[in-house]
Amino acid sequence: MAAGLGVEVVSLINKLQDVFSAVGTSASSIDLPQICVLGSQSSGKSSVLENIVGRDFLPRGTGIVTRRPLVLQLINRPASTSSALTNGIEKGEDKAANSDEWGEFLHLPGQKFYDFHKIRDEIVRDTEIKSGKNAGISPQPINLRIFSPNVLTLTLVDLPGLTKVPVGDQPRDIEKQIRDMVMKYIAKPSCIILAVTAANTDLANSDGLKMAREVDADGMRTIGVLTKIDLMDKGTDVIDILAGRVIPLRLGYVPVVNRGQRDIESSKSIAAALDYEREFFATHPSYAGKENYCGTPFLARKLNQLLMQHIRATLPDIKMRISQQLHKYNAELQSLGGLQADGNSGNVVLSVITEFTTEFRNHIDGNTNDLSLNELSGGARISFVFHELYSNGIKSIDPFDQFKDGDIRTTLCNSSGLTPSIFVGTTAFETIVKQQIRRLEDPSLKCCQLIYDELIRILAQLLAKIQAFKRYPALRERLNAVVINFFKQAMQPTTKLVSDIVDMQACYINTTHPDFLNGHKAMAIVADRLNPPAKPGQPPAKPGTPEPRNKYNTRDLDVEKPEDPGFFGSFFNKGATKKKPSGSSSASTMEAPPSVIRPVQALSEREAMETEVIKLLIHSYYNIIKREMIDMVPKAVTLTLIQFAKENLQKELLAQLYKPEVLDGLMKESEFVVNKRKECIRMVQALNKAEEMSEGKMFFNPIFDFSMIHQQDHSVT
Ligand SMILES: Nc1nc2c(ncn2[C@@H]2O[C@H](COP(=O)(O)OP(=O)(O)OP(=O)(O)O)[C@@H](O)[C@H]2O)c(=O)[nH]1
Repeated sequence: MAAGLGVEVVSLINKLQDVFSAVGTSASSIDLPQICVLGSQSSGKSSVLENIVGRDFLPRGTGIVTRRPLVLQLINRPASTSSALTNGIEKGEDKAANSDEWGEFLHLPGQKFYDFHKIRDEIVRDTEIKSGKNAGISPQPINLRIFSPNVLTLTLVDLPGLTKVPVGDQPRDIEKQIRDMVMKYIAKPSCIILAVTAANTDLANSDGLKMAREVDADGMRTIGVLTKIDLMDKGTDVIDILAGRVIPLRLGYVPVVNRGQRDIESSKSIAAALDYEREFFATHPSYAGKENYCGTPFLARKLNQLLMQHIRATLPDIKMRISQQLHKYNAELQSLGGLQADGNSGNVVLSVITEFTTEFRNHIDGNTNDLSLNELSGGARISFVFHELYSNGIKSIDPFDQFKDGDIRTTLCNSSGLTPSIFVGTTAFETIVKQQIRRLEDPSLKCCQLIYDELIRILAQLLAKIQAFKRYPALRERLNAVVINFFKQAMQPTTKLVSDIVDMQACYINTTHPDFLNGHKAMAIVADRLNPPAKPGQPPAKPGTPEPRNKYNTRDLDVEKPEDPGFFGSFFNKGATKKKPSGSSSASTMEAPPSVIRPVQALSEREAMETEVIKLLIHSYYNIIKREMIDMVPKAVTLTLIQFAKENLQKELLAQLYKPEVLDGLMKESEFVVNKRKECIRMVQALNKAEEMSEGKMFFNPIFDFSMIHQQDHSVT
């Protein structure tokens, strides 16, 4: 079996792995195929790995030794002719420096470790840095590459051993912590699971196999490794397990014999251990004749082939994901302004101002291309404020909701002053109408405020939408402040204008307005209402003629009827009239008027009519004013606020932002953006490299010959 079979494919994956490790965890959405070693503590995982590598290099000790995932890339590299025969393993000298075999850590680029004991020391050292001196664990992997003519090209991940009981100052939940970490690796479909179980323990209780089954129920990617075959009781063997009669695994089991504790203590070399292993299987009554399918070398070859097969199957998918990621990061990089950190700051500010003001106008005019289907935006919202909120707000004001008919009578009376009125008072009408017009100011000013809020809302949308603001937070802040201030400034003439419109309406009551109901018509309508014409036995009231002012109109002005309460008497309850001071019987005794004179309850017929006429006139006039306000206020707000902003915002922004002394300050990129760009650039470079590599390799490699795995797989069973 050629050691280099599939080397190219596996080494491609190794290179990709390096590329992605170098850029950090964000590339983790691309899972590369690898073999993970899984098993209980002391089941022999490290021993198996060391045997595969052929070197002692893993930390040893009691308790939990493997505390971080170790990503171990084995790279087969032909020996240079001069040193090929002085191979360390051949000589049984693990300590000997050998120019053909060395290790490299990803975290120590360029540093070659020829002494494998130093590799072990570095693993211990870096583990202590990353996961502390005590027995804590860390999910951050150590990446180690081993170049050697004596290894098969493979990628293995050594994971912390599964444990049940915390020891020393290990956290209480150590079992769960380890489980979770291991799970992360083996759950990926791209992972081949090497489930290690000591043969002198019950297979049914194997923690490794149990966990493997959780993520790979069909056993499609789990290989069983049975260690400590040499420690089994005489007369027992693992033939039943190998034959798949205990817990069947599709990819089968491989039995191995590693060095025992005593061998390690006596510094038995791995080469010697491998010799012993070969001998063991060749001479064991149960395995003799099948020794080619037992032991570490067979396991290594099998793993290599499996990994290769696996990689071939997943490579198209990996390629696809690489190009997807590349696309994503390229787009993100573009949004951050591309590779270059800084352009001409003046140009950037100019183009941001132009973009902002153009977008602002577009939002108001509805020319934006991100029009929402399910809510109003920009100009449409402003229109809603004008034509729904404001219009309805104005329409809903009822001029008579605040005072009763009796109040109108009081006003009528008050407005006549000294001379009791003869006809329905113009003054009273004007007084009431003016009062009511004042009431329109509040909703009109509220309307200005609502439009202001809408403009601020558009501002916020644009700040979030325009990419450059993410990059230049200072520019964003400054522009935000300038625009808000601009709107605030524009609010002053706006509210002034709107208040003026209300003042205009209130200062002159135009009773000649063509839509205004004239007094005669109003009286006629009221007369009709009060004296419906069609009543039999009664002469119909003449249309157009006011109802006779009974008590007043009909009476002779000179004749004072004693019972007649007089003008005031008809309106007010003088109250005190009934309470005559005791001892006073003379009618001529004048009483002082009460401090408060209030109207009596019921309205006389004439009062009722006058009130009705006034109300009718007020209604008519007020409706005209409301219509005018609904029409005028939006025009005013548009003129001084909206249109004004559309026309002058750009000028203001240029004046405030486009000046040499502030430009550089505005162009300070956020740290987030700087880091994000760095990450994007790294990712794009890595992915480009990965894409290049995978393109090349895919093309050159012939289809894998599956028959080789098959031949070996079933020969033991
Ligand atoms: N006799 C014999 N002893 C073995 C075999 N495999 C492992 N051992 C011994 O079992 C003990 C544990 O082996 P390790 O390889 O350290 O086990 P591990 O699973 O890596 O242990 P952790 O990293 O602590 O989880 C050591 O003393 C080994 O010498 C074997 O096949 N035969």
